[in-house]
Amino acid sequence: MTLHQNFIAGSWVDAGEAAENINPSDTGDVVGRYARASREQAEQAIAAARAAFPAWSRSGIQQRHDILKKVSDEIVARKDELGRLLAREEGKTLPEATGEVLRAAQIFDFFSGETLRLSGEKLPSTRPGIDVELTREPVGVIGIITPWNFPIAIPAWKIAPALAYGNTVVFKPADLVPGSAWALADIIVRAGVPEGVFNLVMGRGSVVGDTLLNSPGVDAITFTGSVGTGKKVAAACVEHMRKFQLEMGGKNPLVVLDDADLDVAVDVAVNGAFFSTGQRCTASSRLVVTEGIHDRFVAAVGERLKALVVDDAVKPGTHVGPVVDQSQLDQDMSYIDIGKQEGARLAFGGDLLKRDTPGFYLQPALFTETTAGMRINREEIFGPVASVMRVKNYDEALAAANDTVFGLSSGICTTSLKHASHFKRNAEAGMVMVNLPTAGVDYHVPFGGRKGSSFGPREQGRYAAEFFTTVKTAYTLP
Ligand SMILES: NC(=O)C1=CN([C@@H]2O[C@H](COP(=O)(O)OP(=O)(O)OC[C@H]3O[C@@H](n4cnc5c(N)ncnc54)[C@H](OP(=O)(O)O)[C@@H]3O)[C@@H](O)[C@H]2O)C=CC1
Ligand SMILES: O=C(O)CCC(=O)C(=O)O
Repeated sequence: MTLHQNFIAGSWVDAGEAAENINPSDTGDVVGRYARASREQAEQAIAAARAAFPAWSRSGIQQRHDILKKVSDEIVARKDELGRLLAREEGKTLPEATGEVLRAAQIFDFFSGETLRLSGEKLPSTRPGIDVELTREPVGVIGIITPWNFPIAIPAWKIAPALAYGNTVVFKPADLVPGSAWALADIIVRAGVPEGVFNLVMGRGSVVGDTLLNSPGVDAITFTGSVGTGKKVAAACVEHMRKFQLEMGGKNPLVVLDDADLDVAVDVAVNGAFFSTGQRCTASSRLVVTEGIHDRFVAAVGERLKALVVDDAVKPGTHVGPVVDQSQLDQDMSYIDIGKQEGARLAFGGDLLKRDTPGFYLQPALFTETTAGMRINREEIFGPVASVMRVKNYDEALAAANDTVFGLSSGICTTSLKHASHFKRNAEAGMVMVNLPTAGVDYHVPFGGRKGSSFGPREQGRYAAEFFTTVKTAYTLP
């Protein structure tokens, strides 16, 4: 089987080690073989990115625009093939995977446009006769570390702005899903990035990731992944006095009020909690439901869950694909046990399922009669497991929604303008959804959270400039 190589300093290079990329819908299906970079190779990539930075940071905006646009166009042209690759390696369904691929294309398209909209400010000085100018400059070498659950969209929303604003890149994708990352890298390379501007270093977090964290050659790190790794990134970046941006976990609440449209609430809850196998940091893992609608809501969600088809990610008609791997499945099963031991009622699902192919199939699980202190309501599970918490009224619901160390996304289903408006103002989250799932966001507006979910400037949209550029204030006495 062909070895997919790393791309360092303008060349595709082998590595001593390689890993097999396994399809979670069919563990007999090897998606491909992918190189695992050594520490030395990661250092070479960083050195190449440093060497390329001066010229790239001064490159013309037309050149950057054209490269990013070309990347977007090729992704669109190959959306079906790339969607299939993503579904095979990560396990989200084909429509979800193709949607993610298109989103990556839209992100590259958006940032190709942003290269033409770079602007500064000219201001009067408090001292007569002096001009003050504010300009944005690229930061330097950006280390990009990404998780497995969005194998092309998250890399896209970090790589596209990094390149658009004139930075050079060392990209380390998740070891579990290198396929989409490699395909994206191949497209970027063929779009014509100059040598050293973009480097792909697939490999282990403990090797490649750790090298990025500890190398003085990296000027900034943008990271998405678990809280535990995020803390390591933060500590290393403080040590090196460099810029960093963290997107981490969530324990996102969806509040359902008595006055909600029941059909809307059920759609929103099932989509937010279980689609993409619940493997989204924006997943609605806590369903906070007022008592007047509670029983009808639970019954209707149960009916909807019965109708969900859990099967091979690429099979037509599948609603929920497999869990990504054995270790995540073990984690999901262990939380299902914890929930039972804590006294929650497993109202639906939670069983391992057998399908035509050997895969990590888990029936979506719904707990009811849960309380705020239970671990299943406090810790991120990152699988198709959600819990319902019964509350008396809106005030209790809001308090329960905010009772978490996380603050990524928060949702409410209601027909009351008063409650919707109050919730939008008072939810302690970076993103608030009214009658919409907590997951599934636009690509042209800021993405990110508060509290333990995120650190640093927002990602995506024009706000990406806050992280990927640094402001210079220039004073001139003409
Ligand atoms: N807020 C957000 O936007 C999102 C948050 N997440 C969160 O990510 C988690 C799941 O992703 P997962 O990939 O398991 O998270 P991890 O934190 O384990 O991994 C994320 C990335 O960090 C790398 N890494 C691991 N250890 C180190 C290290 N010591 N130094 C540097 N890099 C390292 C990983 O490499 P390797 O591949 O070798 O493990 C991977 O590329 C969930 O908790 C989820 O909530 C996920 C998506 C979005
Ligand atoms: O909600 C989304 O569309 C994607 C957000 C994300 O990165 C995640 O949920 O892991």
